[in-house]
Amino acid sequence: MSPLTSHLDLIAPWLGSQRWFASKGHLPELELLGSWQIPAADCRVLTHLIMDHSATVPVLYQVPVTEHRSPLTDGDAALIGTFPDGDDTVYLYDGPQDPVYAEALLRMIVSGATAIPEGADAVGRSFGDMEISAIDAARVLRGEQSNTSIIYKVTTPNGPLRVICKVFRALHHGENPDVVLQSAIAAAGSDSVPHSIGYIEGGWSDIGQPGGLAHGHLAFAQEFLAGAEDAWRIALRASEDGVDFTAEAHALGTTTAEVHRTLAASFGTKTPSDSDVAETLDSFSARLQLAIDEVPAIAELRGVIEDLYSTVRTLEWPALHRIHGDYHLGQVLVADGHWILIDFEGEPMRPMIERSRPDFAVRDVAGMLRSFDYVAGSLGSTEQAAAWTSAARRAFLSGYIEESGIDLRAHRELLDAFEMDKAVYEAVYEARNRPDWLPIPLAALRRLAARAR
Ligand SMILES: Nc1ncnc2c1ncn2[C@@H]1O[C@H](COP(=O)(O)OP(=O)(O)O)[C@@H](O)[C@H]1O
Ligand SMILES: O=P(O)(O)O[C@H]1O[C@H](CO)[C@@H](O[C@H]2O[C@H](CO)[C@@H](O)[C@H](O)[C@H]2O)[C@H](O)[C@H]1O
Repeated sequence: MSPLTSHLDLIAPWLGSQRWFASKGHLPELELLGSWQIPAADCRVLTHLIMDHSATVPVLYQVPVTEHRSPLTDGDAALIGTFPDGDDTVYLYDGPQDPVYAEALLRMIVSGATAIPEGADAVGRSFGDMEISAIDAARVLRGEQSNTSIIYKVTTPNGPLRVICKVFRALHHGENPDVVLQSAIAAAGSDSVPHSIGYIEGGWSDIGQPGGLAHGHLAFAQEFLAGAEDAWRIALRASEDGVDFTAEAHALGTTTAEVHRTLAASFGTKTPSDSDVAETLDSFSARLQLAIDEVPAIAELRGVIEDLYSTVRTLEWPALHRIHGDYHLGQVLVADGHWILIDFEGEPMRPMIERSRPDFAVRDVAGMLRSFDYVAGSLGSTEQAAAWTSAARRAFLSGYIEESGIDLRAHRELLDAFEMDKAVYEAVYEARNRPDWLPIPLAALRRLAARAR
């Protein structure tokens, strides 16, 4: 058995149990597209790009591994498996959980080093001239995540620094908006996203692409805001305790409008054509059909939802520009009393090509309005929680309108249509992931439908 066959044999059962594995319940059917290696003193550090064919649409995964000749101390949780190599036993570990990989990855980004290609290639890119004197600690971020993030304690000539590096698990051809948008916002001088440090980009073979080659972002390093709490937890606590949140929600509206303005200035705006509007409404209708197939309770609202979508077709639509794309309270952190936006990757269930286009800012506004509604929904929609949510939604909208100068209240039907579409998306998301929370988007759909009648 060649070592790489051994790797795939061991990775297949392990992959199926990872949080970020998309085709839960299916046995992975793996094909190795290529690998790249980072030189390291202690062991072999390989990153495999592996296609899983078990889903309807194949998914390409990034799987960094390390090979050791003896077991790692406290490494049991990171062990993918073992295989024989002559008289030796090779211990194969999940790279991000191995400090050797973690250190090699960050050093590759900061030094702009090129990996050794083995059927795929990769290069580090740094945004500035950061120097690392020592990497003092590295650990994987625990908790629910679509990717895998490593948190570092680093010493630089200017003092200690905390860094977070997100290793993208599902890969796509083309640039990743998480890297491109956040680094552009930071480069524009905004302090509403964490400081960007650098990234890894890579190339692999793909017969579907011109020249048979695909390329994209593989990892993204940013400043880690230690101790920063996310707005979802803060909002939930405030609502539970009956604490007024309107000043915070207003400030979040202001920050959102500022970030939108920066994105518009950095990437340009586009006057919507009839086909932009038609494409958006077609995607709303496609999501509605998918949702009705998966959540039949939505079928009774189909007529009123479709009527609303027809009504907005004839309205005047605002300009398009790049947006966050999956905006909710969990995507906002608070640091030094200031809202900081993260995770600009867009909705995981939307194709990457759609997530990388200019879009309507009202999509983000609607996303955040839905998130405030989730606060009440997750607290059982008591009278207190519902009142808290209404006040927070109004304040957020006011902050956004004041800062952007766009009177979204005058575009109420458009905002409602985007909120409806988001609630339709959420119904599918909840049916698949958290069925107990399905009533939250369903109640919102009924409320929005009642208003549209
Ligand atoms: N720069 C940062 N500073 C502090 N915490 C962060 C930072 N970036 C991400 N996080 C934390 O990591 C979690 C996961 O990050 P996120 O970008 O949402 O990853 P994913 O796209 O894999 O879901 C966030 O919910 C947040 O708690
Ligand atoms: O953060 P992700 O990019 O993984 O987004 C997905 O998961 C979110 C849940 O974690 C989901 O958000 C929904 O639930 C939130 C409360 O947990 C709520 O604040 C959001 O408004 C609601 O949409 C998101 O839709 C999904 O794409």
